[in-house]
Amino acid sequence: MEYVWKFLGNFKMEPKLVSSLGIKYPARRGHPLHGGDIWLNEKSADEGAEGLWRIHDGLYDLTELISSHPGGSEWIRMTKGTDITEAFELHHLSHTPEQLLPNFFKRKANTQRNYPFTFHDDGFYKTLKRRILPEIDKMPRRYVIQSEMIADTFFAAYMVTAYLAIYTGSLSLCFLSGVILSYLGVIAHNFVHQKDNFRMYYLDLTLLSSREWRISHALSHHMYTNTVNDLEISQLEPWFYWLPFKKHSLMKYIQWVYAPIVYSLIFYGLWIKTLITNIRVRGTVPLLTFLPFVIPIFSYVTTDRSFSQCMLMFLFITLSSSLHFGFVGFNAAHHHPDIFHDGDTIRPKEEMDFGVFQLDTVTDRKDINRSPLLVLTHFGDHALHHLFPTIDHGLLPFLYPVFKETCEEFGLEWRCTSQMDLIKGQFLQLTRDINQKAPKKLKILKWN
Ligand code: HEM
Repeated sequence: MEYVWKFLGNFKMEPKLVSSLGIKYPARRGHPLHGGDIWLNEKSADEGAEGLWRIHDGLYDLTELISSHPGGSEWIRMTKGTDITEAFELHHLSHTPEQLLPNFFKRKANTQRNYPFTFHDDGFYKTLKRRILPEIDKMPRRYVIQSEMIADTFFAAYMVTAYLAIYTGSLSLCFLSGVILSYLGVIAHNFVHQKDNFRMYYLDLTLLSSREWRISHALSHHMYTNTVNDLEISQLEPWFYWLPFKKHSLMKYIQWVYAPIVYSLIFYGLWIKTLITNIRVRGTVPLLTFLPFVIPIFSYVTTDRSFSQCMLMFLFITLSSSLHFGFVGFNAAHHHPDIFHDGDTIRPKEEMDFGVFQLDTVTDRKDINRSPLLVLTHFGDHALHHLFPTIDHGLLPFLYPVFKETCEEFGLEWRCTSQMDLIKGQFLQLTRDINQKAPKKLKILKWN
């Protein structure tokens, strides 16, 4: 095992990318096993939290909060030793967490933050957050229940179709079941962001891990979108290079050719990687790792199919699921030549409001945003979701009036295109060099 680890560690497969935002290049970013836990360890080395929790320029000891945190203990436990400024600001809408914070204060940090993002009270993000709080309180809970019912229906549909697919040996049923499983994974993502709840574990049925997603998706991708510190970009290298740099033309276009093959294998690759890092870094393998195999094992016990037949059919289901999930996920919101990617020309320091940065890194799709089912199954209403990840997707459409009004006031563009344009844009982004064009200037800079 030691040998394999060292052998894999010798591969440095990434070009030397430089963050135009000034974010430190994660030392082990190109390591083939670079994932959630290694990423968190790197953050503790780079962010001056001195073994505590850093929020802005203060260091806090949250040890006592671990067991009583209303959002769940895991969020606090796993972020020990890191800068949680963005996570803290994004995950809470009420003022209670801010009011509690001084109780945990230890001392001031000795270093500058590794991230240029600001959260000024009269900046775009905090202004919008203040304005949406009363809106949330007014919204009927039935829209949250609607999301929960959609999730449970997809769960039941997956269980039934997967069992029938294995029982009948039908490849078309396997494909159908795989697509339902992929949608179940996307739906579960809504719940992964919220306080601990059982629906977040629907994601584990896909071979992806809800714990790993809380790191790679909620804490990395949502906070540092399209930067060198976005695990959803770095984990797909060297297969896909969305970050811009001077690429050889063969490298540019070959990514288009093998894309479907890589999509199909993502679930397996990430499952194996998480298993190895669990053994290696955390020294424990959670039982949830094996949750997906409930289906083939149950089918083996209750039908006359052999174990290898059950596993083979399960392989078809997960292969088609991974292909579909890759296609939906990568074409959802973040990759298009018009979207900011680390390396491109950045905004001036005074425009580095976190919410402004989020809008620079996302584009919505009008054909997806029009239905609650499409939103929940295709990462819809994505700009609002990035700004307020704990708000249920069922409630996001109600925030548009106040969101659009605030964007207009700040001179900010909310981009919304079609699904087809984003698919084309995603493939073009893989071939793109650095963009020197400065982003459109903001209208008001209240926070200066
Ligand atoms: C890594 C940092 C943190 C993350 C990712 C996080 C995440 C969350 C999540 C997901 C929720 C549930 C939100 C919802 O369902 O609406 C929550 C609630 C809450 N968290 Fe945290 N949290 C973090 C740090 C903290 C800290 C440092 C405090 C206190 C000083 C705190 C206090 C609270 C409180 C009081 C709630 C209840 C809801 C509210 O009043 O807003 N959290 N948190």
